[in-house]
Amino acid sequence: MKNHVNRVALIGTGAVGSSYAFALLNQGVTEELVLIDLNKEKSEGDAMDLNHGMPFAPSPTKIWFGDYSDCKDADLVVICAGANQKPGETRLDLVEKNTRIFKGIVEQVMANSFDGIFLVATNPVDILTYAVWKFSGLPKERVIGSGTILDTARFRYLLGDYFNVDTRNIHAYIIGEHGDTELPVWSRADIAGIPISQWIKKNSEYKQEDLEELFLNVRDAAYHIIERKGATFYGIAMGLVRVTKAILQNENSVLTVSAYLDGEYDQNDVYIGVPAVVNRNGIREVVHLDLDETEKVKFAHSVKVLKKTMEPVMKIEK
Ligand SMILES: NC(=O)C1=CN([C@@H]2O[C@H](COP(=O)(O)OP(=O)(O)OC[C@H]3O[C@@H](n4cnc5c(N)ncnc54)[C@H](O)[C@@H]3O)[C@@H](O)[C@H]2O)C=CC1
Ligand SMILES: CC(=O)C(=O)O
Repeated sequence: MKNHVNRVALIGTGAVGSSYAFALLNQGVTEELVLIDLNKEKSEGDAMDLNHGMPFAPSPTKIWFGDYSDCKDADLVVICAGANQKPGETRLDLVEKNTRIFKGIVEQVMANSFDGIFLVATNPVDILTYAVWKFSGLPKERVIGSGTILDTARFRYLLGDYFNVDTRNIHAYIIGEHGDTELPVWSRADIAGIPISQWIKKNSEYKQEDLEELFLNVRDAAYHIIERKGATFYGIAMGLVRVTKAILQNENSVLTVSAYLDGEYDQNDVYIGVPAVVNRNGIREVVHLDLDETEKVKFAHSVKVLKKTMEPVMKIEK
């Protein structure tokens, strides 16, 4: 019997997309990677450049510059195409422009009988994930957004730095919109099974105010980086590879992705960042954290802001 060959189709090979392609090759996650972009010369150049690193990769990846017909046999279509934020712009400011771009992209993918999983990174990611779900007609489980995977990584990194503990031993989540209304789930945050509230109590050098400031640095990280270098791309690229691995290697990993809520967290008809079990079929299930009352209110507010901003998406659909 012929072995299945995993194929990832990447649409949008700008700063985020090309960093993702580079990280994918370095981690040897897929056998095939096809690069698609409006700027054909750029993605052709990227394919050439990445192929020249092949002798140093952990395993071979066939990489080429292609077109939408290559999506037919793809297991995963990753979308990083569209406008990014300029200094001072919010993610939500990009909604109309990127929704229009996405309509064209998703129609072309689906016209080539794509029957795999979509992974979306373009901002505003929660709303565009919803748009992909609507435009594609695929089951909700097979449309995933990067959600708060990057925010959760920033949170774990900064907590690890503050408590001087390996970030991989920090279990803490940022949920909600990937944007200004996101929230930290302090009530469920722990280090090696010990709640963060207890770490604070046992050592007077740790202070609650520091943690509050730490969260603001997570929430505003994109603004701080964009002011300095114009865009963010390495962190999200590695986060997208993490989700790709969970899918292609059927890992059943819990990751804070943008998932469709159908009653979970008392919300429905919205894509938003929550922990979810991710495997070869996409989102197996949403992990329903037992939030405290303040967290519930903040999460409901985040949903409300997303739904309000989603109105233009509904118009484009018609
Ligand atoms: N979800 C997350 O955590 C993060 C999301 N982002 C988002 O990722 C998106 C991409 O950002 P960058 O790579 O910095 O932008 P970029 O401008 O470097 O790249 C965008 C690419 O999209 C391509 N493109 C535009 N329209 C297209 C179309 N119709 N078909 C195919 N390709 C098309 C462009 O040619 C360009 O190569 C932005 O929306 C940004 O806000 C960025 C960082 C983190
Ligand atoms: C740009 C963006 O969404 C981020 O770095 O979080």
